[in-house]
Amino acid sequence: MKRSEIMIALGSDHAGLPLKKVIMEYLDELKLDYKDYGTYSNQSVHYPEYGLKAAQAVASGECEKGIIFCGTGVGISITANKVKGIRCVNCSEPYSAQMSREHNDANMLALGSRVVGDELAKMIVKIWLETSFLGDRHQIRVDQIKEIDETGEIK
Ligand SMILES: O=C(CO)[C@H](O)[C@H](O)COP(=O)(O)O
Repeated sequence: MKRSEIMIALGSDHAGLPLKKVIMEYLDELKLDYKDYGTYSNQSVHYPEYGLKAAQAVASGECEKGIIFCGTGVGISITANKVKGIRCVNCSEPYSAQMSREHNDANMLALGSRVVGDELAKMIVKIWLETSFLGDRHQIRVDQIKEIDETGEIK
């Protein structure tokens, strides 16, 4: 049964899996719903496949936000940002997490399980989920990003 207002897409490769499990437990504590698009085992896999699945779930509107994991957060965030409509931040501290929501309206968060510890990751997730987009001048800039998504340029 759906418990929360938003559905969060999760995805990881094998390296991101341990931190994804920690964040799944944390989302349970926060009573927030999520869908896990894999991977589900420790077997070595290729992060683009899982970053793409989670990003497509967000871009299609099936999920409102996404949190994805690999060793550094780098490869999986690069992948997610290839999907039209995705603004994914790879984040290892709370300030950028907050700003990515307030200024950039980031709809996906990437975390590196070989970079951030469990408690720091939870702090980043909480502030990222709780912070709203400020709009105003930032809306103009996000609209420019969307225009690049649509046309490849800014008029
Ligand atoms: O961080 C990553 C991509 O940016 C991957 O998780 C990392 O490259 C996987 O490495 P390995 O196959 O050696 O476990």
